[in-house]
Amino acid sequence: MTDSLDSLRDQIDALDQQLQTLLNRRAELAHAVADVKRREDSNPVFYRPEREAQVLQRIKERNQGPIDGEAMARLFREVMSICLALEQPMRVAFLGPEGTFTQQAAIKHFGHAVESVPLGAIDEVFREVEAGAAHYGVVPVENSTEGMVSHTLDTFMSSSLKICGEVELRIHHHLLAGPHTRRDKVTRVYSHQQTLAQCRQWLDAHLPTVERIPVSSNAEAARRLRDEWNALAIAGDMAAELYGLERVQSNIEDRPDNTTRFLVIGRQDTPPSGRDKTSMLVTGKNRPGLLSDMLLPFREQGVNLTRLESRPSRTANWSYVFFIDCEGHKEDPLLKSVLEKLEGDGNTIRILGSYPKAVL
Ligand SMILES: C=C(O[C@@H]1C=C(C(=O)O)C=C[C@H]1O)C(=O)O
Repeated sequence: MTDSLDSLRDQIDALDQQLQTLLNRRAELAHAVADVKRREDSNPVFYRPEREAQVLQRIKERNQGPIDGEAMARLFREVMSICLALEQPMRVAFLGPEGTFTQQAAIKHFGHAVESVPLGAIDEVFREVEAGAAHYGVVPVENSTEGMVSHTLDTFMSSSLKICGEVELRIHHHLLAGPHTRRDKVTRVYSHQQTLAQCRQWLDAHLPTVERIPVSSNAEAARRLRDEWNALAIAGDMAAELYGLERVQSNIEDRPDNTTRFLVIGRQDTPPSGRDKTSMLVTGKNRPGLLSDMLLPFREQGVNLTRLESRPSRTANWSYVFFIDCEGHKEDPLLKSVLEKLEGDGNTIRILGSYPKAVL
C-alpha cells in the first residue's frame, strides 16, 4: 500500500525537524572552531578554502542520489557560508556594479551569507583587499572564447596579494528589452565589449544593422534600458532580474560551453587541499630558447601546465613576464623541485598562490 499524502508530509516534517537540529548543531561546531582559531592565533584566519574544497569534494564523491551531486554540493556551499558568517561576517569585493558575472562568481564561491561589495575597476578590487577593507576579492581572469583579461594579469605584477581560489562560471547571455523598448524601432544594442565579441555571430545573423555599443559592464548595459526606448541590451540572468528586463532571446552566446574563470584574491597563503593548482609569474633574461628552457623542468618532473600567458614586463620594451598555471601545490615535492630548478637557472619566480581547484 502506498502512503497517503498526509503521512508522506508527516514524514517530511519529521525529517525537516531533524535536519534543522543537525544544521544548528553544525553551526555550533563551526562556532567552536572559531574559538580554537582565536585561541591559537592572534591574527586568526577564519575562511579556509582548502578545508571547504575538501568538504565539498567529499560530498560530491559520496553522494548517492536521487539529488544530483552538484546540487547537493551547492546546498552545502550555502550551509558552510552561513556557518562561516557566524565565525566572522565576511566582506568580498568584486568587479561591479551589482548584477555582473563577477558577483555571480563571488556568490557561487562564497555562498549568499557574505556581504558582496561592488567596485568600479579591477585595481580597485585589489586595493580594497590590500588595505584590509575587504577580506577577499573576486576578479575575472580568462574567458574560453575571448582569452585572458589582461588587466587582471597586469595588476598582479604590482600587487602582493595571493590567489586563494578559482571559480568557473558558465556564461549565458540574453538579449533583453526594457520597459519602454519599442522592439520595431531598435537601433542600438548595449553590452560589455567582451560580451559583444562572444555573441558576434548571433548578432551578425539576427541584428546585422543594429549598432553595437560597448559600455563598461553588462549590468551598466541593462541599467541603461530603464530610460531608453530604441535600445536592447545583452546581459546575464542576474542583471536581467536586477533591472526587471524581459528576455527577447535566451542564450545567444556563439559557443554553448562559453565559460569564464575568476580568481579569488586574499592576503594569506592557502595550505594544500590535495587537489590544487599553482599560479606563478616567471621572468628571465631574454635569450634564444628562454621559454623552452623554462618549460623543461615541468616536463622533466611530469607537472601538468594548465595555462601559459606572456605579458610585456613594462620595465623594458620587448621584454616579457610569463604567467604559468600548473597542477599541484607549491609544497608538493615535484613542484618544489621544478621551482628550485627554475630559480637555479637564473629566473625570478613569484608565486601568486597555490589554491584548491574549483569544485563547484
Ligand atoms: C569550520 C571551519 O571554518 C570555516 C567554515 C567551514 C565549514 O563550515 O565547514 C569550513 C572552513 C572554514 O572556511 C573550519 O575551519 O573547519
